[in-house]
Amino acid sequence: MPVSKKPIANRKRKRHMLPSCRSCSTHTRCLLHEASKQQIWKMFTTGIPLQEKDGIFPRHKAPFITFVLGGPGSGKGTQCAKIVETFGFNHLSAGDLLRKEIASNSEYGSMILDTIKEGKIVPSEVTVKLLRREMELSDNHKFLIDGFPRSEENRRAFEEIMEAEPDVVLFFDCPEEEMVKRVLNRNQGRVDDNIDTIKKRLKVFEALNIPVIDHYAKRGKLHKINAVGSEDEIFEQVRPIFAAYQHEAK
Ligand SMILES: Nc1ncnc2c1ncn2[C@@H]1O[C@H](COP(=O)(O)OP(=O)(O)O)[C@@H](O)[C@H]1O
Ligand SMILES: O=c1ccn([C@@H]2O[C@H](COP(=O)(O)OP(=O)(O)O)[C@@H](O)[C@H]2O)c(=O)[nH]1
Ligand SMILES: [Mg+2]
Repeated sequence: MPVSKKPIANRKRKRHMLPSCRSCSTHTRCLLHEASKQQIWKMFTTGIPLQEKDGIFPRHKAPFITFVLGGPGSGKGTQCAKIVETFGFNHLSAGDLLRKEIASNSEYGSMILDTIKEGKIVPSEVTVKLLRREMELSDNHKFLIDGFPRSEENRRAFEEIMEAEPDVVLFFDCPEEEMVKRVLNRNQGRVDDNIDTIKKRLKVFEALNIPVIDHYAKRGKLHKINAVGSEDEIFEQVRPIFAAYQHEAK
């Protein structure tokens, strides 16, 4: 059954129930409040539900985290939409969260824009903060984290700050020629969908993202998918991975 992000009204209600943030100047009732964070992640890692007295809405399930990796244009976003539809995950695209920061004129906006145009990687603390906020707001404990981590530094930052590791890592393996073709035809008006940026992004992918993929291969968490073929053909390789985990991820 499809699970989309929950209604805005529901988000606001939940945000309102959280304690005010003492360390953040941007939100009066910020989810990144240290005590809340520790409580949430203690519960996530121990599986022990929080009590009303803990100051945040009680949750009952440990997170099930999937990292979705692959070069630019390999089809990560496209396949994530299918996974959401079939298996009911909350899809968190790191790139989309960063683009939202640019659009909302946040303090990091211009730095993020410059970094994306150059095909480089935004500092880990910024991206992890955005992901953490979405995860804390989510009523759904099954997360598809799309396009992150993009470097070993990203990976370590996530694991340290969140005190969590992915359960599953997908790698969409696609030849460069095909990725370039797809990105140049993507037609979403993205500042990075041009030949100069894509060339830089492919170099960054090779140098920084492949080591992350190797790390998870060594840890037995990696599922390598041949990303050439029709969207449906590719999804038929993805489906059994989640079907096998369905009981665990429920
Ligand atoms: N299997 C496929 N075959 C051909 N084109 C595809 C396929 N999967 C996705 N695309 C197209 O390629 C482009 C990049 O896909 P996207 O899902 O945005 O990739 P990524 O998130 O990895 O950059 C999009 O225009 C998408 O419609
Ligand atoms: O964790 C992330 C995810 C994305 N980006 C930046 O955002 C761009 C676009 O990422 P996205 O995942 O949207 O691109 P895709 O691979 O889907 O084309 C990347 O090239 C990076 O500059 C980043 O710095 N860190
Ligand atoms: Mg994408």
